Amino acid sequence: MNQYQTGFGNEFQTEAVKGALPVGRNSPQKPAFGLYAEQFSTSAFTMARAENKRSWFYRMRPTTAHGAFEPLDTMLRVSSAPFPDASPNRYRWDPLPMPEAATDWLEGLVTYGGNGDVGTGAGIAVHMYAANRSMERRVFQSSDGELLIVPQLGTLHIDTEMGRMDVPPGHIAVIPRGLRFAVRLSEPSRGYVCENYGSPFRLPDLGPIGANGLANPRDFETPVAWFEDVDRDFEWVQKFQGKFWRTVLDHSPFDVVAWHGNTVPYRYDLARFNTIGSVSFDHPDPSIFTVLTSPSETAGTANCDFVIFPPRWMVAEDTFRPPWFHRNVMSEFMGLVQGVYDAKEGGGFVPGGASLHNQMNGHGPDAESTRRAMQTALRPQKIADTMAFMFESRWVIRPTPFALTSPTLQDDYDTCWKGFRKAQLPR
Ligand SMILES: O=C(O)Cc1cc(O)ccc1O
Ligand SMILES: [Fe+2]
Repeated sequence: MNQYQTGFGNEFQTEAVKGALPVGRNSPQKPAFGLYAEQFSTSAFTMARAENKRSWFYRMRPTTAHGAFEPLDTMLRVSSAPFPDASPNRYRWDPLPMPEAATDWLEGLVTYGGNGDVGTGAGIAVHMYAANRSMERRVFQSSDGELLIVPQLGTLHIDTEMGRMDVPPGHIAVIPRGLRFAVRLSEPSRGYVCENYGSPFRLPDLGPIGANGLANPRDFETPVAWFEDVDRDFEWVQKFQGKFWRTVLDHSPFDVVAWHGNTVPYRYDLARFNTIGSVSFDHPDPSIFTVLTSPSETAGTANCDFVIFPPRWMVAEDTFRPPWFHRNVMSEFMGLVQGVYDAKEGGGFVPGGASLHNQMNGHGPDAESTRRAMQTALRPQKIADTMAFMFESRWVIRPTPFALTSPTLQDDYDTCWKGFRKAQLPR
């Protein structure tokens, strides 16, 4: 059983061996037991205090103890922004099939689209994975972005330099930019990843909602320090400016015996989300369901919002209750962890599937959901057993060639909006 510390953005501290964590200073002349102190910064040193992020590791060997990286001649299907081709079309995909060959999490990861540029540190990439074996003596880091992982099938056991996390479907995990980790599986697993090149995810401000609600800070869980003292070869793969590199270490990189700081991996159980909605009329904007936000440099306009559509009561009177028809300056990539999404009751958006609705292009409830929503008696209704989510970004999400040629791409998505009866105006 892994152990966790709770809170969001805290100054955590943890030691796997008593006495390993220095008291009252970060970098003593000789840390205990011959450990090496190392700072891990995911914000500039000079970032405003409220957004300053760094942790201190006390490890058996410094990270520097390795040879040169070599370009990894790779079958990996992960690509990085800038992506060349934008499209105004609406797209929807069936789930990735489970691989037949042995495939670890990294080998099973494939990019669907993205925006911005890894070089300037703006935008996101959206990946999905389907995998069936653990990463064995192989670790990965993305120097290009923070990773928000949304499992859909199969619990991920994520070993990181800062500790270990179990992440079942219904939870999410966030791995800081540059942190090394390995994903172990206990069953075939599938899910979604948002690679965030921009500012780290944080909790949204709550404004008039007040001091509590949505994702509450104390429900976020960060692992305690954990290490392994293993002197065997480990392959270390990193993505750096969109390209893969590898080197081989003669020891486990998971050798951090103690650490403290506020840039950390964490997990969160989406069932803890305090969902707030209309108790009078009208369907609120989905920003009210924001779990985490990565702001861009334009206030109120996110590099990426992570938004969920969890189980909830619908009580609004005289209201078209599903998501309304809309055209949005922000671009929307959606996934489904479980159940049915209330804008797509006509079918076709299934758990493990995905959809993309880009800037200013019309989307919303399919014809079947519209018909039902207009006819139903508006009693209080529980939307149960469901968990859709959205990565919403200020920049157009450009689909990759993989996404546009994948057999999982549905060629009839537009038809879900066919057959609306024309309004009948008075003569
Ligand atoms: O397009 C979608 O399904 C996501 C969405 C949901 C909602 O309730 C309101 C707006 C919106 O973009
Ligand atoms: Fe939308």
